[in-house]
Parts: sequence; structure tokens; C-alpha cells
Amino acid sequence: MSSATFDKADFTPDVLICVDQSGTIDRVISVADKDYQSVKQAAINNSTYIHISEGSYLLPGFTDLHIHAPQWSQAGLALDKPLNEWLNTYTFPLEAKFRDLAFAQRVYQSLVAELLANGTTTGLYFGSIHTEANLVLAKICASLGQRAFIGKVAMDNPDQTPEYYRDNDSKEALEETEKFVQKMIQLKQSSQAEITAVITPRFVPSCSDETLSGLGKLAQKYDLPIQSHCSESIWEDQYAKDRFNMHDAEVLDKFGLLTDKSIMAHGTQLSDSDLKLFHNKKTTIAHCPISNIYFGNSVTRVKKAHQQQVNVGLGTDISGGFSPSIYRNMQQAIMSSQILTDSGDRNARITAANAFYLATVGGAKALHVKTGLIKPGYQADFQIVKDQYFDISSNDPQEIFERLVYHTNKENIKQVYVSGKLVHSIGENDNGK
Ligand SMILES: O=c1[nH]c(=O)c2nc[nH]c2[nH]1
Repeated sequence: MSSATFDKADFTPDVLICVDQSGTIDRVISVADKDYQSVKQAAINNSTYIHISEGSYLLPGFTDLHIHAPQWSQAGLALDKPLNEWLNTYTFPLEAKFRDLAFAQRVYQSLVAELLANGTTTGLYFGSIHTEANLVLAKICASLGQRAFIGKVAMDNPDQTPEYYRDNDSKEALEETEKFVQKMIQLKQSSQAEITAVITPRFVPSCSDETLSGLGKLAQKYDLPIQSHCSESIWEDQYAKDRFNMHDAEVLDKFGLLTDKSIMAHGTQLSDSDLKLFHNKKTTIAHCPISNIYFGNSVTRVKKAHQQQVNVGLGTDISGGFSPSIYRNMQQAIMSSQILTDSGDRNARITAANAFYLATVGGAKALHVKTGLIKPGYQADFQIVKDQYFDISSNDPQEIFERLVYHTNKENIKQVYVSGKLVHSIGENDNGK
């Protein structure tokens, strides 16, 4: 199953999906094609054939567009305060601990394994301010086989960050960011892993003007993705207006931080004109529907953004969001859009097919990776998912699809592949049958 369009998921039974040595989908052969049997037999003979049994389905892996890696041990805790109090009370003290690399190793190993087990084959991560701990995360993603985009968090504004957890000044924020970028380039070359550095101003309140501007220039110099938060709560939206007399999105743009490689989390407060700016800049929104319930003060207008041709993907926002599962976030995205509809935005409701598109195609477009679809030329990022209600429910393809969106949990995700490589497995494939 994969997205045909924003509104429709495709279901293709009885196909052979051929993956080449580099982990790219080479051909998708239908049972009606004349070489179906011979290609299948050749794969059985050389032991590369994997059969997906009745009641299980092959789906593209998911992209999680917003993960705060150092907050993993806090997931499901401490969600009782508004954003700025939450940051100062719980989150900055926790992130400050990542100067301890042994602690970073333990937490990051657990997080990346958990995300893979939940079907997330590509992750876009905020690290902490610590260059070395962020490299620990990169090495773990490389060794566990997840495609990863990772940012050293830059935050130097003494008015909005505590002394114990900030870059000392703009010079340090920019130098450490550049050092991280260069070390990631070296690590990518030596490991051949799919890892990329991301320019990461935490958000406008945390950063001085010099840092915002310097980071915009670094993104341009190295042609890198950018991630931050934008208009994520009433407080944060108002902060930009008070400091710059501009919308948050306009501030980010002024500093060169809205590009076609930018992914801005949340956007609950984005106005129509902000969406127009996102469209013009080809910037993506990382929609984090669980987190928005706690911090967003509103529901992100996904349907409106889509209508204004703004790309949208999904994020768990660990730990503003408590769940590492993109399935759980697809469900919440649909439920939250119903609340928006009930509040008077009549066209706001999104469907299961829409949510699945965000989790697959939307995320892949944001990061300019060829994943999210099961088509020749795309990376073989797959999850094999068992429909736990196959025996007792309708087996109409559309209903199977909706059931998978609503009921899949990590126990049902049997195998996960990134670029054709098995990165997670529970249970057996019935190879050769
Ligand atoms: O959900 C969020 N989590 C964070 O860590 C953060 N920092 C700034 N803004 C944020 N929002």
C-alpha cells in the first residue's frame, strides 16, 4: 500500500517488488506481467525472495519530521505546564545532562531502536547544544541503519535561556554548529551512512539576531536543511511580534531561514499570509498533533496549508508529544482536524489517506529524499505490517487500509527495512513459499 495522491491510498495485490543492490526499487512486476513467474523463481533460487503472508502488508517506512532526541527519557512525563514554563522547568535541565556522553549513548540507543520498531525509517532530530553528544546520536543512527537528519541546537539568547544550558555567545553557537556540520560530513564519508547535518536555531526566542543571521548563512554555505519551530503557541507567536514587530515566519525569512529545505514545526498560529510565505519559499510544516494538544493553543490548519500548496509532514515531537509512533500521530491528526471542523472551519477535516500521505510523501518531500512511495527509483524503505483483525473484519482494501492506520502498534510491525537493509525484525518471514 502507498499513497496514490493526497486523497487516495493505493492497494496493489500480487506484485513482485524488486530491489537492487544499492537498496533502490528497481521494478514492480504485476502478476499479469509475463516474466512474473521467472523473476520470482530466480529470487527463490538465490534466496533473495521474501514472501509477505496473507493478512500482512508492505507499506513505505515513515518519516518523523520532528524529534527532540534528548527528551526521550521524558516522553509521557511533565506535560502539565505551558511551553515556556515546560522548557525552563523540565526540558532545559534534562537536555543539559547530555554533556555526559555515556548518558547520551544510553538514551539515544533506546530512542533510535524504538523509532525503527515503530516503522520510522527516516528521522529529523533536534539534538542538544553539545556537539559531541550529537555525534553520538549520528553514530547510533548509522549503526542501527536509520536515515537521519540531525541538528546541533543553537540557543544563545540570555533573556530566554538559562546560564547552565546555552551557547555562551553567538560566536560559540556558530562555530560549534560549523564544527558539527564538518564532523557530520566526515562521518558520512567514513561510514557511508545516510546521515545529514541540519542547521537548527531552537526557535526565535532562544536566539540572538547574530545567531539567526549566521545560521541562515551557514545553511546557504553548506546547502543544508534547516529546522526550527514557528508560530507554535500564542506565547511564542506573540514573542516575535513584540521583539521584531513582525510575524514569526517573517522573522525566520528575514534571517534566510525559510528555504525549500526548511522544516518548521507546529505552525498552529500561522496566518493566511504566513502560509503564503511558506508556499513562496517552499518551506514545509512539521505537523505534531499530539504535542499541539498540550502546547499549541490551537489545531494546525493542515487542509488549508495543503490547499495553499504548502508541504506538510508529521512529527512526533518527542517529548512535547508523548508517543514515538507516527501511527499514533496520524490518528491524532485526523481527530484534531475534526475538532477544527467542529469549531467552524468547515473544510478542515482530514482523512486517513491524507494523514498517511503526510507521514510518507509529505515527510520525504520535506527532506528531498526518494522515499515514501513504492515505485521504481525510490529507496526500499519498507515496513511489513500485520493486520491484527484480518480474520474477523471486512477485507475490502480501503477498510484494511483504514484499519492499519487506526490499529497498528509496534507489535504488529514485523519487519522494517531502510534502503533494502533489514533494520528491525520480530518474527519470521515465510521466505521461499
Ligand atoms: O515542543 C517543543 N519542544 C521544544 O523542545 C521546544 N523548544 C522550543 N520550542 C519547543 N517546542
